[in-house]
Amino acid sequence: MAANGEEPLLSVSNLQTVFYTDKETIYAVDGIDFDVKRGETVGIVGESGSGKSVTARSIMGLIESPGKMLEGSSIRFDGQELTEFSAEEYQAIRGSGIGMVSQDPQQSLNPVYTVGNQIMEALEVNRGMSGEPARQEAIDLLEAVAIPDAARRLDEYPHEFSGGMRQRAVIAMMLACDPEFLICDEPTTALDVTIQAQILELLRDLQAEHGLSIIFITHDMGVIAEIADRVNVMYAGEIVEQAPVEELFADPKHPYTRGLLEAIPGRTEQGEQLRTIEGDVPTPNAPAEHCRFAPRCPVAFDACERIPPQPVTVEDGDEHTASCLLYPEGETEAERAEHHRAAAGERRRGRAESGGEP
Ligand SMILES: Nc1ncnc2c1ncn2[C@@H]1O[C@H](COP(=O)(O)OP(=O)(O)OP(=O)(O)O)[C@@H](O)[C@H]1O
Ligand code: NI
Repeated sequence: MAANGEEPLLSVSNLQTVFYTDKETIYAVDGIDFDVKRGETVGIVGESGSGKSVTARSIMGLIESPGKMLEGSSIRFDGQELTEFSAEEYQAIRGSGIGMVSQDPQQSLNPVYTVGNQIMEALEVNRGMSGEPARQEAIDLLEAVAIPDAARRLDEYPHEFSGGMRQRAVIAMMLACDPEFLICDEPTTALDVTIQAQILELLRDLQAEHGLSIIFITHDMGVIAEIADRVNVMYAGEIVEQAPVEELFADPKHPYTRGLLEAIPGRTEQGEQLRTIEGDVPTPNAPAEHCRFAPRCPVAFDACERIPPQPVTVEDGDEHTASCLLYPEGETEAERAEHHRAAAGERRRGRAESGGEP
């Protein structure tokens, strides 16, 4: 529940998305919970392979065999349970309610149609516009995303656009669908730092103007600092820390978050890939029986190898949580271990009741 008592626009709870491969089951997203309130930007940050894109694709209804969302997963959007949607209902909501901008704008733009045709097509499908009014609206949208000389560029093909301009065109196409909600999966990663900053500014402006809610996925803590109101830090399929952005930077609690922050050169520079915590993200191929970060954690102790950490509130209020056996603060190691063991047991029982694994 949002602090002001308003229902969040999106509520993800106990989302478990797995992939069945020949030799194992990959728990790509392993029981995550988070909300997005109306008009806010929630960041999801973590190294490669932590489950960020699978989270986005789960929300968008784009998980295909051998992938599956397990029973007990819930994605509530604007009062509707998306996990119960049919393919057609999902298609409709992808058209009008939820838009996605991915790292590769090629995926969203068709090379054989002009940019204008594609935007006008979206306007026709979603707003019933056609002819000259649709063309004028398409020009307005290209102008809204700061594409110069919009009327002329409307008749160009995607390959005639630079990378940054293509990404803007994709955002314009999303806006043609009038979404309430935008999922941006590393939309600026392939772009140079200046263009990246411009796209971030554009998203902020659009948000202010249209009241958009945004999930913004990135490896880059610098980008998170610029764009997010609240942040989910993901590691190996789990959210290990959640906090308002200022608090995350001022007082990170999880050793993984601390590692990510230490990896930012000068903390403000953008575009740097995080790769300085020694070791790699493990592929989760079984439900968590321990802390998945423990093998790389500088402060891990015995119990971390035996108990799967559960979210603990680490500041006043309930907005900042860390899933780590270092918390609750002020308790002995044995007390903390017991706290997490009990919470993990409760979570397992909850899952069993709702039909999820294990
Ligand atoms: N179709 C698939 N089949 C099998 N495993 C998959 C599939 N898609 C994703 N995975 C696995 O799920 C895990 C999470 O992948 P995901 O793409 O969500 O990571 P990510 O955090 O988005 O990483 P990146 O920053 O590299 O984009 C990885 O271990 C990945 O190998
Ligand atoms: Ni990804």
